[in-house]
Amino acid sequence: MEPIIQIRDLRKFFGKKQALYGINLDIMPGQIIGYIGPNGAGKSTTVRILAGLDERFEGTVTIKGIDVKENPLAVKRIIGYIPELADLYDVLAPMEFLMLIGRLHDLEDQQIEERATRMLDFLGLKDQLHHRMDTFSKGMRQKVLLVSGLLHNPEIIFMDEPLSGLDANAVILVKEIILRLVEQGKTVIYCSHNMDTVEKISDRIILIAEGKVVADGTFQELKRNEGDTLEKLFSQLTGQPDFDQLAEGFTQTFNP
Ligand SMILES: Nc1ncnc2c1ncn2[C@@H]1O[C@H](COP(=O)(O)OP(=O)(O)OP(=O)(O)O)[C@@H](O)[C@H]1O
Repeated sequence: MEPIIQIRDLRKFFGKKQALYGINLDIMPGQIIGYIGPNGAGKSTTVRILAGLDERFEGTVTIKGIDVKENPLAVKRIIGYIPELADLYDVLAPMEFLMLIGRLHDLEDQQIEERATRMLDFLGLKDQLHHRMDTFSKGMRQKVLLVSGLLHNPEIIFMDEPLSGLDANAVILVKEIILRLVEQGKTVIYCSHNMDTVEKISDRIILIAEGKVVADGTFQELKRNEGDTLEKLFSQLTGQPDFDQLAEGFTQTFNP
């Protein structure tokens, strides 16, 4: 089987600051990949590049054989991108916003309306379809973002913290949705800080730190001892700070 995503020697600079130091990855179709790493490791930077949103990088990235740098538009047609936070055009209602997104993907209005209504209904937003989103909570916005990334039924889905802001029930539902999308043959790469979720639902876990891949495999392959959790492994692999000492130092700020 051919990889659906190939990343070769991916380097990214923001001015003089280097964010990615030569990432090499082959992603096979139909997998769910948990892409994890400390704050500032380079997860969002990688995902934005994969989604065709940032062409200023070194190296080669191909999605289904399409070079992301040469043909970002073709890539955008087959991928869905769910960003962590986005400007949702607050003055619009979900249906208006999704109509805009759907048309960008050349979907027919009727299809957009049917899909959006159905998906938002299942996410519990049926009564808010036509309400302006500036009144929405964080979780409600996240649900609309999720629908906007999936509306055109993409084969490959990139999600940056898809569970952020969701309540406990919505987390269960969205995790279940992600698993089913993968069962349908889609490929999902998602960034998360929720180690529990990543451990449970990923076929493969890629851990990056300071712009480099430091671990890559199934959870079974990565764990060193029976009883290890991904949270523990994460701490071990990204430097084991003394949390006690850090917390003590932090709180001593108020009584020197
Ligand atoms: N637009 C930008 N301009 C300058 N530096 C940037 C920019 N975007 C990201 N960076 C830097 O690139 C590095 C990687 O950032 P990135 O957002 O990819 O990290 P991340 O792994 O997604 O972090 P987090 O878990 O906090 O979301 C960081 O050092 C960050 O400061």
